[in-house]
Amino acid sequence: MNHTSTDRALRLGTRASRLARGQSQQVADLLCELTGRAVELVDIATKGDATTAPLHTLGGQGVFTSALREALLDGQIDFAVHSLKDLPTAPADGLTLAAIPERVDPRDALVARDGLTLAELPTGSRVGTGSLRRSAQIRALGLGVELVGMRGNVDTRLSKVTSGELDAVVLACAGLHRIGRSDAITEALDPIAILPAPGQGALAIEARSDDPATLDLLKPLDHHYSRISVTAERALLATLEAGCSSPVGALAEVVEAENGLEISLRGSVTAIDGSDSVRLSATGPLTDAVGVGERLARILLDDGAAELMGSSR
Ligand SMILES: NCc1[nH]cc(CCC(=O)O)c1CC(=O)O
Repeated sequence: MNHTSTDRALRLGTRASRLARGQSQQVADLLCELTGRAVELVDIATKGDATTAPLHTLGGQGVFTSALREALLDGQIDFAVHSLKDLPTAPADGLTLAAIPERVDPRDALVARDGLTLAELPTGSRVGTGSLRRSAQIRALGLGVELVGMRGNVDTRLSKVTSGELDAVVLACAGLHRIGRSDAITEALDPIAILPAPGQGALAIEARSDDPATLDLLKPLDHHYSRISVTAERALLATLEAGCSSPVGALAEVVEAENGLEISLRGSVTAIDGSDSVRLSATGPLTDAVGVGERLARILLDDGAAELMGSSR
């Protein structure tokens, strides 16, 4: 290791929630192990944490990420760890996605009373989610359950099932995994029915473009196939001109094909009331993640995706 004792600790900016601090600490530990550099966590308050209003009503993208990005550009911190699905698709001036670590389970999770699965929930069950994408896709299954809006951190949402206020809540498997609560999952929802948010389960590590020393230190944390997959999903989202709170699902995987590995991308756009949806897929070479995402988005648009998104776009 080529560090010296005079190297100051790297400052990692994080939101202060249990999930954000937990995932930041995991990145800090990994980086410390790989490079020998000390890493210090710096809490940054974000607009998304300061309110419990429904996310899609907050207006604009980046409610969880813009304060971290400002702290980075100001030089208060050296790098930031975001949940990749919360990161707007537009590139940020002066910042670089230094690393996308290996993605964990991208699926949504049902946490229901009595160990129930989605199909086992009786008609009229109250299911909590703050996400238009999740509620739209569940409505489209026609199960007769009642979707109830909610916000708050992962612990708060889980407590609504324990207290009996709701029969079930839908959360990301990744968030539960990262706070050590995978045990609460009663069903990991199959992407055949419920496609996750683009980038779900992945982290984004961002640093200043003019800080090559930090970019170099972060590089070993990058996972090639995870980066390819989320690049395809985000290209789809960007081409649809949709944000992270619109009813767009996407999941890219690197799969074995006849002539070697390829990207397999699935995408969906669902009407908010679940009355209609378009779901399609596309494949392409690993070297063309952006092209695959853009192509699938255009086919979805040809099939009426823009009309389905309506004002939620
Ligand atoms: N929108 C909030 C958010 N942003 C990232 C995660 C955790 C999952 C992930 O890292 O993708 C969550 C919570 C959730 O969706 O349940």
